[in-house]
Amino acid sequence: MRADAGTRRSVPPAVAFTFRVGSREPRGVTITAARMAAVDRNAAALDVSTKQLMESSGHALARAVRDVAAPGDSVTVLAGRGNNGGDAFVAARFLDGDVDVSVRLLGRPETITTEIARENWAALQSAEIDAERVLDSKSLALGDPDVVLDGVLGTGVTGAPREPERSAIVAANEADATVVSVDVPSGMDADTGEVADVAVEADRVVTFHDLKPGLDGRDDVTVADIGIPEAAETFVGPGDLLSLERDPQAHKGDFGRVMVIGGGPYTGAPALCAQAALRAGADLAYVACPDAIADTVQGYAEDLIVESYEGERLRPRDVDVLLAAAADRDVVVIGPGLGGADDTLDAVRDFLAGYEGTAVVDADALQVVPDVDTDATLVCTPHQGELATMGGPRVDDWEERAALVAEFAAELDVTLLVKGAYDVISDGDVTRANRTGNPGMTVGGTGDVLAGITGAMASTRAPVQAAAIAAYANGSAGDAVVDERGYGLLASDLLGEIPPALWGER
Ligand SMILES: NC(=O)C1=CN([C@@H]2O[C@H](COP(=O)(O)OP(=O)(O)OC[C@H]3O[C@@H](n4cnc5c(N)ncnc54)[C@H](O)[C@@H]3O)[C@@H](O)[C@H]2O)[C@H](O)CC1
Ligand SMILES: [K+]
Repeated sequence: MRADAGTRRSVPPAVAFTFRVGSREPRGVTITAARMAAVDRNAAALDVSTKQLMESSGHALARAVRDVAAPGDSVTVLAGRGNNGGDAFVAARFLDGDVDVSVRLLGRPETITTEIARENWAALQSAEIDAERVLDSKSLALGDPDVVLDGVLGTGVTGAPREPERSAIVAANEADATVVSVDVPSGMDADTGEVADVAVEADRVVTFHDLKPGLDGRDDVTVADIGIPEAAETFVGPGDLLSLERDPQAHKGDFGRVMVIGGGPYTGAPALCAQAALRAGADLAYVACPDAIADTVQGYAEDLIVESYEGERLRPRDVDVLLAAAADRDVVVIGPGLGGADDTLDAVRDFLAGYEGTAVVDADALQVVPDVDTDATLVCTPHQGELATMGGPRVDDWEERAALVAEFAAELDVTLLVKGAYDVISDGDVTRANRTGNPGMTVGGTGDVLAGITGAMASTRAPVQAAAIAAYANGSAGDAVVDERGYGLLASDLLGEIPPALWGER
């Protein structure tokens, strides 16, 4: 029953952003390049295309250049082949006519990496704006421009600048000009804020949507609102799934061993939960259950590893064995089908008191959470009735609920995934909402599936991200079933739809 010893995954830190309703102000918080890409993708799913965002970015840049340039001044635009360069092309289009603008593309136009940047390059050609490619460092002699717009490298940079970008950065620094950088000074790593041996020394940086690492505390940085809707951050969306890409070098065990402690009065719940964990990409799923139901649980799916203890339900005397087994697993899901007998709840309390890993807590087990003494990281998945039983808020309006759930999560020091028409996910710091799912999912067992997906996700990422993705995927799976066949779904129908919900939208 023991799984192979594997390397523990490092869990990425929670991304810092807070829940705001209605605010459109740039917030002065820092966003990583990976989170920015996720938000960008979420915006596209909300019908705000990246090309629209690029237009806003270019407009903001042009305004910044006009602030430092007098009419008729010469402005040289240095553009790399990614979207950072694309932003600079748009800026050049806005600036043309007011200033003397000339664009230098670092490479052949055919090698521009994105369609939207290529389209904006073509727009410069069509408008006969002075725009030419430069292929070597010699042709990078910039002359004597008043302003250099640095669109060489942005958040898509990997490693230190290579040629010809490297020479372009040197040329920008050598020019006796005011240098305005697009999004980040080229040569700065937008994920860490680290500066390469060669990097643009900007006089001014116009960064988009939120500060990037390395830019906080600088007084030469402007944050431009580029029209990303608030909903792209608030609501879980397809961008959140981008982090599910797998490294081709991945090993068995890298995606988690999930242990479901469940069953007793019910048999289907732990089986559904563990199967959902597998469908959500966990490498191994174990069910720890009473021996009276072990054969029944195994009968649901041969992929499950069923480990049993004596009797018909969980009791305190079973806890030591479970703790020993849990030490070898990445995540425990505790609750599905356990029932609410007093001695079962005592056992849950004892288990959590002795456990130090990550536990997803669902169903009857939720009752013990408010007064349990534990060092474990808890992700609790109550519906609104269960939340009220835990002492949490009960309000109809989801936005009000979100704010109160965040407070309650902070008070309990847990991550909450509160199920509803709009699920609310919060660890007290980061709060998200999910609107996938449908009324067909009120059928029994869908919560067990959700808990299993959450368990799988929590073995590879921060709890709040895990819960957000799980809520989204569970709801999307339910939507797929209902779209195809109408209401009357079974929770087991969701299982086969979990993989396309997680990996199909790419
Ligand atoms: N939502 C938004 O924030 C928006 C941001 N926009 C801008 O897009 C860039 C990021 O664009 P991306 O295409 O992902 O990457 P870059 O332009 O930064 O660079 C990719 C480009 O550079 C090459 N490259 C990578 N590393 C190196 C290196 N070390 N040396 C040389 N060349 C390198 C790579 O091969 C590509 O060709 C973001 O910063 C914003 O400016 C959009 O406007 C949309 C909205
Ligand atoms: K740049």
